[in-house]
Amino acid sequence: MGNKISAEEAKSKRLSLRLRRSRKHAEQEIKLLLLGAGESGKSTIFKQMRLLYGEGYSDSDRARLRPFLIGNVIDGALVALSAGDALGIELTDDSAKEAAKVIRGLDNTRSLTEDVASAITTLWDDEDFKRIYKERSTFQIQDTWSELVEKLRDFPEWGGAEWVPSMEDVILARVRTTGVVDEEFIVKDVKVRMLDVGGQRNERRKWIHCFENVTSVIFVASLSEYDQVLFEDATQNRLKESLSLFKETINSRWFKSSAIILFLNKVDLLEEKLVKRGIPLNESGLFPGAPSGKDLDMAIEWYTDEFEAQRSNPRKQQIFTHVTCATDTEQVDTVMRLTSEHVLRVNLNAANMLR
Ligand SMILES: Nc1nc2c(ncn2[C@@H]2O[C@H](COP(=O)(O)OP(=O)(O)OP(=O)(O)O)[C@@H](O)[C@H]2O)c(=O)[nH]1
Ligand SMILES: [Mg+2]
Repeated sequence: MGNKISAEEAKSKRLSLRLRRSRKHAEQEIKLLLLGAGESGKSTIFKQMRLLYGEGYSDSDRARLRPFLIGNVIDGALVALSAGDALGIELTDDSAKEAAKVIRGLDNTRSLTEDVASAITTLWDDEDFKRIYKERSTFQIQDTWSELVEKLRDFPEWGGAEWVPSMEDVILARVRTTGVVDEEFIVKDVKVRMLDVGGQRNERRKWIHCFENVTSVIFVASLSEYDQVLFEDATQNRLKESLSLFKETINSRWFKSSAIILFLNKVDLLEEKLVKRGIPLNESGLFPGAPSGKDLDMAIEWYTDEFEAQRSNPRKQQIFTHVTCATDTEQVDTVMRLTSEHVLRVNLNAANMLR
């Protein structure tokens, strides 16, 4: 390769230089904290921020995600196969049975060979496996698994030894956050310090270390998990957990003077689940007040009301809500520009009131 650098690397270098220059000129500074339950999409927003307003992802940054993405595709296949056993759905086709044997027989190194890649795509195309996948709300498989498996059809260009993940792969990868990740970005001349935390229950005790001087909390809630249970507790519905976590967060003394932003995320998956697959909002039986139809706008309105109802002092607290698809870079760009403008305005008003 010599001294040649890729287009993505050159772009990343240019961005980094621009970032350093603009940091010097940024006049205002805000601290944004991403909170929300596990898998709601916090890190996906954070990755988009790094891509849009930060140092981006160099070839080596993206290459580091290879084992995670490979783990993602293999784990999904294993989880679905076990779910098939639990659900009593048998694979009847001989090539699917053979593929299942290959996946189940993987050792700890779990390398993505030609055989493994082809076994996963064989399963993905199998009719019985599709029946298992249809029941995916009842087991823990990552939302972007099917998109990654579609890419695997291009093995070895995707997933092989020479492969470097693309920016799209970076966004689709699922890496559970542990601890706190902290970075600075420049959005329209505003220095934004953003903190991303892990959302699963055992991660939340670390949150308090980030609470000092927060200008704004961005609470990320998934719109598509109304019929799913938590990864860490199979007795708890994901939406119930998200609502009670939101309640605890916005009514906490730490955020009395912080702007509260709510991202109702994964709208693409809500559309797929509610509108295309016709799974009603009250599928779990826990939300009898939810609209029963397939109307997307009505569903979003209901979600907004449910979250707003968690405020203990609605007259004093405004929530700024956005419907988002965190995997869509352009949409996150628009939403984040609006969000930082809003946060600055709220901050300015609060400062004026103190005068
Ligand atoms: N289709 C779709 N997938 C999304 C969206 N937002 C996030 N995802 C995917 O959902 C998975 C989980 O997202 P993360 O950003 O890792 O979730 P998180 O909130 O950081 O999770 P923790 O770190 O465990 O708290 C990833 O595979 C993302 O690619 C979305 O709007 N649409
Ligand atoms: Mg995360």
